[in-house]
Amino acid sequence: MSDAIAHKLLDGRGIAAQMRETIATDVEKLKDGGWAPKLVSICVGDEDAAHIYVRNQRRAAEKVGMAFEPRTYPADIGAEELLGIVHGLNVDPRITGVIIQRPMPDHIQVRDIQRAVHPLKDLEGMHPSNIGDIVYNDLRMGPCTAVAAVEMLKQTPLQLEGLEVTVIGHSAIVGKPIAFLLMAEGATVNVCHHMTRNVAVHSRQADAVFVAVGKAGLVTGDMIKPGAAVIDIGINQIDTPDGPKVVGDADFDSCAEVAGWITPVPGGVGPVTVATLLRNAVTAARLQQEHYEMAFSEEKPQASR
Ligand SMILES: NC(=O)C1=CN([C@@H]2O[C@H](COP(=O)(O)OP(=O)(O)OC[C@H]3O[C@@H](n4cnc5c(N)ncnc54)[C@H](OP(=O)(O)O)[C@@H]3O)[C@@H](O)[C@H]2O)C=CC1
Ligand SMILES: Nc1nc(=O)c2c([nH]1)NC[C@@H]1CN(c3ccc(C(=O)N[C@@H](CCC(=O)O)C(=O)O)cc3)C=[N+]21
Repeated sequence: MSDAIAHKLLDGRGIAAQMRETIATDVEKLKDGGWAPKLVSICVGDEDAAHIYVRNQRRAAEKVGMAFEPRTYPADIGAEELLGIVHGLNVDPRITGVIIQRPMPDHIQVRDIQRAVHPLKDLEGMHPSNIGDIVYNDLRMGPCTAVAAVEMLKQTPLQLEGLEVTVIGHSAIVGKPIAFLLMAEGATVNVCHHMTRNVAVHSRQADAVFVAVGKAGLVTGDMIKPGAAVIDIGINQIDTPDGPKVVGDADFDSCAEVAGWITPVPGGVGPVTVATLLRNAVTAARLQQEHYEMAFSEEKPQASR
C-alpha cells in the first residue's frame, strides 16, 4: 500500500484498543463493587459473519477482563424455546448483558427475540424502548455498529454540522440508526436502499458515505466525491485464489484513490463495533447496579401522610 493511501486509513484497531483501556478500568471498578459484568452471546445456526463477530467478542472480552459466555443453538430450535432461554437470562442476576446474533433462521422473527431481552440487559439497544429513544437523541446503549461507524467519521477533521452524508443500506440495526445518529449531530442525511434509482447520484454529492449492504464491491471510486470520507461497514467473506478473505462493501483500491479518508476491512468499523458492545456491557451492569441500589436502599422516601 502506498504512503498516500496509508495516510487516509481510519484505524479501527487503534481506536478499539484505546476504548478497551477505559473499559478494562470500568470492569475492574464494577468487580470491586460486586457487579462483575457478564455477557452472554447467542447464535442460532451457523453463519460466517456471526462466527467472526463472536470470535472477536470473546477475544476482546478476555482483554478487558469481562466474563463471556458464547451459546450456539441448533438452527431448528423453536421460537418458544429460545424465548424461554432469554427469559431465563433476564432473571439470572449473574448475567448482566445479552446479545442476539443475526441473522436468525427464517422460522424465528429476530424482532420477537430482541424484544424479549430485558431493556437493561439489551447490549445492542434493539429492544423497542431502547431503539425508540434514538429519535429523542437519548442513547444510553446505542446499536453498536451504528455508534461505531459514526465514531469512525468523528476521527476525521470533518465537522458533522451541516455535513452532506449519504447512507447506503437502511436496516433497522445499522443503516437507520446511523441516519438518526448523524441527524442528531446536525448532518444532512440521504438514505439509499435497494429501490433507490441511482445510488451513485447521491453518493457522489456526499462529503461522507456510509455503506452497510452486504455486497462486496458495491461502492466504487467513481461513486465517491474526491476527498470524501468512506465508512465501510460491510463484512463479506469472499473466495480468492489465496483462500477465503474478508472484504467490505466498498471496492477498496478504487475508493481509496479518490477518498480523503477510508475505513479498511478488516481493521475498520469491525473492531470498534466489538469495543462498543463491551462498553454497552459496562453501561448495562452500571444501570442494573443503580436500579438494585435504588430498590433496596435504606433511605426510601417517606410516604407523605
Ligand atoms: N462491521 C460491523 O460491525 C458490522 C457489519 N455488518 C455487515 O454490514 C452489512 C449490512 O448488514 P445489515 O444492515 O445487517 O444487512 P441487511 O441485509 O439487514 O440490510 C442490507 C440493506 O442494504 C440494502 N440494499 C440491498 N441491496 C442494495 C443495493 N443494491 N443498493 C443499495 N442498498 C441496498 C437493503 O435495502 P432493502 O431493505 O430496501 O432491500 C437493506 O437496507 C453486512 O455485510 C453485514 O455483515 C453488520 C453488522 C455489524
Ligand atoms: N445482532 C447482530 N449485531 C451485529 O452487529 C452483527 C450480527 N448480529 N451478526 C453478524 C454481523 C457481523 N458483525 C461483525 C462485527 C465485527 C466484526 C469484526 O470484528 N471484524 C474484524 C475482524 C475480521 C476478521 O477477524 O477477519 C475486522 O473487521 O477487522 C466482524 C463482523 C456484526 N454483526
